[in-house]
Amino acid sequence: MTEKLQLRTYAKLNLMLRINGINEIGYHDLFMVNQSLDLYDYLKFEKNDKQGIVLDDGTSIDPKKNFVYKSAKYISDNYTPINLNIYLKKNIPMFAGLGGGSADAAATIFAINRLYKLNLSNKELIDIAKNIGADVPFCIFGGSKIAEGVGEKLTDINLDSYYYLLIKPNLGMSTKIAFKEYDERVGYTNNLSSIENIVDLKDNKIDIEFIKANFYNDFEKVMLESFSVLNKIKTSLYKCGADFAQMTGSGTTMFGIFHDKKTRNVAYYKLKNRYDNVYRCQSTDKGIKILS
Ligand SMILES: C[C@](O)(CO)[C@H](O)COP(=O)(O)OP(=O)(O)OC[C@H]1O[C@@H](n2ccc(N)nc2=O)[C@H](O)[C@@H]1O
Ligand SMILES: Nc1ncnc2c1ncn2[C@@H]1O[C@H](COP(=O)(O)OP(=O)(O)OP(=O)(O)O)[C@@H](O)[C@H]1O
Repeated sequence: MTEKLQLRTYAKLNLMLRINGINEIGYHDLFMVNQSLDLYDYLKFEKNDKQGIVLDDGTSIDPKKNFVYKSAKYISDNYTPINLNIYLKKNIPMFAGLGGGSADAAATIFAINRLYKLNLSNKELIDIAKNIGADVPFCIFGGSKIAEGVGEKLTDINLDSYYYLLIKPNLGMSTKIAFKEYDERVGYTNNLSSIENIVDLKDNKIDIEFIKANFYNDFEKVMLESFSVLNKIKTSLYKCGADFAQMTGSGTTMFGIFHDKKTRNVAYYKLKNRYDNVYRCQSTDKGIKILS
């Protein structure tokens, strides 16, 4: 029986994010096009001798509030007692719109399913995941997907692979506050013409021209108004040859898409000393990679 598992869990990027409205439990109904990127956190899981869930995460997060702990505790309370030592090494920046906490939760659910041979169906995995956070279902499966509802309705799409440059200024944004700001400052238009466009997504290959013509992030306008550095980053990405530049999630990371690696790398060397936290990465077709 496997007693140990080491994983990489990948960041999520929102290529498109539309806020449709608020549902009956106060959560926002969303339409997202998500892509996994090869920027990752590392997790190691090892069974212990009835010591419960022991987390070593090297972060400032209260251990009991860490999504890793919360996920393991949820399964321990609802399925089977969990006795695991868990080590987490974070690389994905926090409060960045890159779903780092969700990726860690996804890795934990995935690992426990394997280590404890729970044989959970995809639906059961999603049901557990959505209890922990809106991005956790996507992060379990990853790749290129439409995520709808709160984030639990997933549909595969055919999206080209690209090179990315991520720039995360030293300002974080809480998802909860970002939704509040959006509600107060923008509200809802339910733009039906864009919904029709998006329906095509499920059947067609999405290329950079489609992205340029159709994709946006509803949070972006609000954040660009609040933080002028985000505008500067966006302009810099375009000046350095990005085919498309936008904010991911509720911010504050801005991303540039490049069709070739060389242009992306030249942009990296130009911008890495101008801005804080500049990352090079590319699309990946899964959410989690087993190392051993
Ligand atoms: C904005 C996105 O990052 C886009 O990928 C996600 O939808 C947010 O996902 P997440 O970080 O996993 O969010 P959660 O931890 O579930 O929620 C944080 C807070 O954001 C608000 N929230 C989140 C998701 C959603 N669809 N509607 C919301 O109103 C809620 O106030 C919630 O308390
Ligand atoms: N393992 C974890 N990694 C990062 N944040 C965590 C983790 N566990 C709990 N959290 C909490 O989650 C919040 C930040 O999450 P995260 O870094 O995923 O934000 P984000 O990048 O803005 O994500 P999203 O795009 O999903 O909004 C903080 O309140 C933090 O305390």
